Amino acid sequence: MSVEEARSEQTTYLKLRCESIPTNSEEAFNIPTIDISRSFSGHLPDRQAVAEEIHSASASFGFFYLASHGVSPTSCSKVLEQAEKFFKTLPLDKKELLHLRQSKFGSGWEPPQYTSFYGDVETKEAFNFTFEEDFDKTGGDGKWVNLDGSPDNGNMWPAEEDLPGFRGIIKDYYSELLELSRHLFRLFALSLSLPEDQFDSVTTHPGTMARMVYYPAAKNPKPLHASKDEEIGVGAHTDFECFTILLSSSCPGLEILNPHGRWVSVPPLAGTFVVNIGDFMMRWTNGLYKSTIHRVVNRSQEERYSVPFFTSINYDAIVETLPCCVSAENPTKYPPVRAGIYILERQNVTTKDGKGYMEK
Ligand SMILES: O=C(O)CCC(=O)C(=O)O
Ligand SMILES: [Fe+2]
Repeated sequence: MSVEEARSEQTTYLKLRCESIPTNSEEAFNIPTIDISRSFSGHLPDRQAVAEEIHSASASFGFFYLASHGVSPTSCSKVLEQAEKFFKTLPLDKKELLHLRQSKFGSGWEPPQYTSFYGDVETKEAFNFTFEEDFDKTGGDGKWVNLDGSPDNGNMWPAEEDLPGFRGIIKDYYSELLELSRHLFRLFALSLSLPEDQFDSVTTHPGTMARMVYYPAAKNPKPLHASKDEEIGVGAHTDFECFTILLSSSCPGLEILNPHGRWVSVPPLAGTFVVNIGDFMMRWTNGLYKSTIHRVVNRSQEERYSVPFFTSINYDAIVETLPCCVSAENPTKYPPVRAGIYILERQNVTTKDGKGYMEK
């Protein structure tokens, strides 16, 4: 597929998604907070009770706050602190050495205004990374592959003397999130009345990219619903993978499209993560779980930092509608896709020049 074709497919896809949102409902759109402490219980009904809440949030909003998730507040504050150090103290020439054009799959430093979803050139600056063997406390199965099936992770790290502890803190955070994501996969399985280990075999060497993101303070702050938003941090999009676990600093900016086609702010809630459904989960569930359109606009004079963790499955696995979500009256809406290839195609159309991350 050419870049133009892929881009037009993406635009059409998002447009259709926006148009298919019903506008006749007037119900409130306050995303729920799900406290998952009971999900760590050895008692199945406790885990099922949490899974039911996940089902209801995923089938309606596609977003929820995750409370009592077990990731330590210290890990969260340390990784945000490293993000600030990276973006604010690492000199430009050192960032250039990590420029993602040197990596086939978008790992490394992404300068501001490098990407564009849906035509908006984005103000964000990012540092992207993916799975490495020592990020997985279980040891994994040693079969990790990148998007195209090759074994190269493409990660690039600043020199230890430039940012002491940077990689180590990311490693610790990533390992904790990987553990949490496997726990959530089991709850998602229960939420669909499937065996808890349904997703275990496709999460033995999960692709899972993550990133640190910096959104500069607004130069010309506009309220939500201003007629035109020029300072788009990340343009309207859906996440490609299974579900995203988002940590952010206390500065708001995340906005989601509600059923009336209006943007609603999802401000950070201290001690929680924001979790949202991505396209793989939508495809597995034949559209039952909503991969909701969202974006980031920093409307404040504070700087925003965030660390999204794009929970995925093994990139060499196939994502195919789950049999429990199809019937004669509700045939599958989505053909099977290979996880890595699907992401590659979606990712390739997001750069400003349309050349994609793959272009050297
Ligand atoms: O930074 C955020 O708050 C969310 C970013 C996001 O939606 C993404 O990177 O996919
Ligand atoms: Fe996103």
